[in-house]
Amino acid sequence: MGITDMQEAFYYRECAAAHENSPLGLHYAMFLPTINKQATPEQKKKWLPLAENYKMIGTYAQTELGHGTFIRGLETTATYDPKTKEFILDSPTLTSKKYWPGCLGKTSNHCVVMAQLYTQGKSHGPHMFMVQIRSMEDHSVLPGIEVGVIGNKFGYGTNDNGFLSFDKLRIPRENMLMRYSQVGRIPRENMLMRYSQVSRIPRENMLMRYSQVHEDGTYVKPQNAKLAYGSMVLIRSSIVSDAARGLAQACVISIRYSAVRRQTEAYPGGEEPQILDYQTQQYRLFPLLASAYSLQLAGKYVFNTYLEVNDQIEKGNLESMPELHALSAGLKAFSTYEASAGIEVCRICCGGHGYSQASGLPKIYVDVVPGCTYEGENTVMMLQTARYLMKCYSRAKQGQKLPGFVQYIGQNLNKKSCMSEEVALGCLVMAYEHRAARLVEAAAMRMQSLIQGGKKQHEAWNGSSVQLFWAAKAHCHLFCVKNFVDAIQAKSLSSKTVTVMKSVCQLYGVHGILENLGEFMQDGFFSGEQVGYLQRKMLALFENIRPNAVALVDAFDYPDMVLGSCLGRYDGQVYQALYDYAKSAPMNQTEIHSTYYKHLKPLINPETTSDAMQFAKL
Ligand SMILES: CC/C=C\C/C=C\C/C=C\C/C=C\CCCCC(=O)SCCNC(=O)CCNC(=O)[C@H](O)C(C)(C)COP(=O)(O)OP(=O)(O)OC[C@H]1O[C@@H](n2cnc3c(N)ncnc32)[C@H](O)[C@@H]1OP(=O)(O)O
Ligand SMILES: Cc1cc2nc3c(=O)[nH]c(=O)nc-3n(C[C@H](O)[C@H](O)[C@H](O)COP(=O)(O)OP(=O)(O)OC[C@H]3O[C@@H](n4cnc5c(N)ncnc54)[C@H](O)[C@@H]3O)c2cc1C
Repeated sequence: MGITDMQEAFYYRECAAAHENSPLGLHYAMFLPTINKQATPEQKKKWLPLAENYKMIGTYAQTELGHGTFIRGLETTATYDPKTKEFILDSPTLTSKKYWPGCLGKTSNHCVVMAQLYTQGKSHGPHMFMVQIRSMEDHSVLPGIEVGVIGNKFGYGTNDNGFLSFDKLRIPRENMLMRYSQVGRIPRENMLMRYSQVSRIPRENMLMRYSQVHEDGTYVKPQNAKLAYGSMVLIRSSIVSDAARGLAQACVISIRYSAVRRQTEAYPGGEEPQILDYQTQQYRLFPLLASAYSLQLAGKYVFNTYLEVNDQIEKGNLESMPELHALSAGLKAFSTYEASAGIEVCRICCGGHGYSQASGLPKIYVDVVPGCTYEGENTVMMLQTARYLMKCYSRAKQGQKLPGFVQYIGQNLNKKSCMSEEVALGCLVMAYEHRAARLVEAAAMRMQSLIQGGKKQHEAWNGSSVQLFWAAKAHCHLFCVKNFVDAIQAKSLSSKTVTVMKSVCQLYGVHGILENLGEFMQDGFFSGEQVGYLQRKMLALFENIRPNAVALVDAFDYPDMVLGSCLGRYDGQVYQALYDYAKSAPMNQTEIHSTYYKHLKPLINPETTSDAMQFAKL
């Protein structure tokens, strides 16, 4: 294709086969990026041409039967043998078998494997290794390897998620993935000096950057062990836009359909209105439309932040790693939760036709919803963000200045909302900042009281984790609202566009408060009167957005081919499309289905069962 931008390439492939989940998905999304980000220049020189030209087709094999979340608990081992200068990969237990990696069962002939590194009798934690699993000549499985598919899943039918295990498989030492120094272009001798305190080894064998194993098995630990988690941070930063895309497409389908569908006379003898004119339909769909816009903006922000921070990491500056981890983990969870729930509401809003594959909605749902699980189970990811917020809170209490998006933490909470009938965007942001700051403080206070009451750190953590989850969710929600407001206020949009988009942004903020009212009212921040302002504003915004609703979904500019929906067609010819879809169903290619003779005829006409038996023998 010649497209160099990863996300653009991903979207181009999505256009060609929307939500089909390509059997090469992991090759593009994780195998290639892992080589690019975690391999040395010599390894890249060796592997990239093969991988980019589909000689090597790979996946990212990390999760095991017994462990997915807890990477440090993975059981696959890679033990260094200094005599042969090889790693011995082994799956010592049933639960150590790799299980779930996409494109693993039948497609890939290589994979990058996360395994516990052992050298000189010591464990050094999870590291990545390049492993060939099938012949590049005839695709046969190589000795010492068991591989296959895991069977039917909730969705992802076109992806051969698989299992994989090793029986003391030997791979060359050069197959441990490690990138050369991240300190930029320092002279080679400095690079050697920087890492090799034990012995100088030829540069081509120097396994630099994050960590290395010398020929004698000496291990040099990385600058930060989590650098090996880099591919996951990349995908988490990409999933936000992916979730936004799924929700936006579901909004296009359901809102266009709601403009075509007419149902129930508005008054005796009256015309049946468009269902989009029902306030309840607007209440369910318009906030999702606003959320789709908000998540698209959030997705752009987090991916750009990933690119900036990753550029710094390449230069050896790891300072922003914690903030990127907290942002990408939290937004990945927040966006996939919001998109999955929203796509399901869009489906339900389309009535019976929403339940048909012809609507395109089930396919979008089963493609987006696993994003709540893969690349870091959402609750676990939110708790990772909460871990960062707790650190920020204690720094704020020590009077330290906080970076970027967490400056609201530790603010004075003895204030009331400025909300008026107008519902200014600034008052909305202030409300979300207050809610998040209050929940962060409440979680920190809970932790503190449990520890003061004698609980150990891990007991206090678990005993506060619900409040920690609430705090992280509120932090992500604040991010999305403020990022949306900043975009509206910063954009040099035409006055008409600003007016329309300001209503959409206001609705996102207002609806979020009304749907989480307890968290906003618990400390009296809002008065009952101010809640009334918000409720009236929400209903007014529905009326305000209604005339532009179809234009707002058209603006996403998804072609019919990508939507794959009879309900969301640009030309609105829904019923003809549904009928044509039904007529084309395989079961309609014969008037009487073959199962009639074997199963129905003996019931309906038992006297002619012999005919049925004859047919059954056909
Ligand atoms: C560009 C691509 C283009 C398009 C793609 C678009 C969209 C994507 C669409 C589809 C997706 C395609 C394929 C996806 C298929 C799915 C693939 C997978 O699922 S791969 C497997 C994923 N598995 C996971 O994500 C496992 C989750 N678990 C973890 O990450 C870790 O175990 C943990 C939960 C973070 C815990 O780690 P650990 O126990 O080691 O660390 P601690 O909790 O003790 O914390 C210690 C310390 O480390 C910091 N930290 C943790 N992780 C990171 C990190 N990644 N980066 C930076 N720092 C990290 C943590 O904050 C702590 O810091 P401290 O508080 O001590 O300062
Ligand atoms: C469609 C799909 C594709 C996938 N593709 C890949 C792939 O290509 N490569 C790969 O390596 N993996 C892949 N995976 C696996 C995926 O990464 C894991 O399923 C995911 O990391 C979750 O881990 P788990 O399944 O072990 O769940 P668990 O961690 O067992 O989660 C189960 C429950 O336990 C809770 N829990 C776990 N730990 C904690 C904690 N510390 N605190 C609080 N609660 C906790 C979770 O919140 C969750 O509710 C894929 C999974 C799916 C569904």
